[in-house]
Amino acid sequence: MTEKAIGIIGGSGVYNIEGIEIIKEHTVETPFGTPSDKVIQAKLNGVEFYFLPRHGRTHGVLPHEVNYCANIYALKSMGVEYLLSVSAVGSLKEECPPGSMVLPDQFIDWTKGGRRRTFFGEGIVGHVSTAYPIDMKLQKVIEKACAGADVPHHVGGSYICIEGPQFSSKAESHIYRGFGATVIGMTNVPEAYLAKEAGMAYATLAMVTDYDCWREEEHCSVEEILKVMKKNNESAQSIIKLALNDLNANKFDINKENTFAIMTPEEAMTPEQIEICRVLKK
Ligand SMILES: CSC[C@H]1O[C@H](OP(=O)(O)O)[C@H](O)[C@@H]1O
Ligand SMILES: Nc1ncnc2[nH]cnc12
Repeated sequence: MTEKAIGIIGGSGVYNIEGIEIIKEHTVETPFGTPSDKVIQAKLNGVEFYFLPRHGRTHGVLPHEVNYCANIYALKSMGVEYLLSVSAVGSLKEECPPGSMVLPDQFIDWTKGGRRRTFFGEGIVGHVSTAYPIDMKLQKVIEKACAGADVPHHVGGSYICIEGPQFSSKAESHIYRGFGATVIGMTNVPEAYLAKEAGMAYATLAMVTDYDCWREEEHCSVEEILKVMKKNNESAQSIIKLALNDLNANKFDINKENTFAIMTPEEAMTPEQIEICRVLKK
């Protein structure tokens, strides 16, 4: 695979990319454990990329069980620099209805179960800024693809990440609206922050499946969500095709905010730690 590879993480309802030619399915082990599934190296319209279904291809991994470190590290070690994250979300705003897409630019971490959220620790000290977790150039590519595919979309807003797997209570949903959040999901934290530590350009295509439960008549059921998910998957497939073509033709330089993140000198690290840092900084 070439330098600066493209990666896609598929969320709920997006377990494969349609029309691909599979080059290889990689079983990857990382220093952080095993990713959610094999990483699929594939081609679509001549554009090569890597695909990983976040919950596994048979959707057997809960949001808090996803090994986010292993997923991001596996993709990074394969050369992925541009990471398109596809996610099902609930909407917290009237103007973002089910069936539409939202391209958030901020995250609020409301997870509670102590998910591993950093590659650092155990002898490696590092700190990255998450002030701008989304790469705006990559987001622009997705925005253009949404327009090209004629899918209604909303640019900007905050994604609040709850622990799950239960959906929120009405009281919680109103609190999150009070925070000003636009969409709600269970997976993009710590995924987005780990992508930042790995120096990747990360952007989310959030597919709205429901209005969460803040509206009078809503209570958020999987039955309702599954109906919308099918249509959202069709939209996402069209958007992904356009985004892949555009990105492949217009690869941009990435702002490597993590370059100076690691404070521990190499002399104080084990060979394994040096290798982890090499992969992350690549
Ligand atoms: C079945 S809806 C709830 C589920 O969908 C989202 O996952 P993903 O971001 O991987 O699409 C949400 O966060 C929940 O995990
Ligand atoms: N309402 C919701 N809350 C959390 N995650 C979701 N994913 C899809 N809809 C959701």
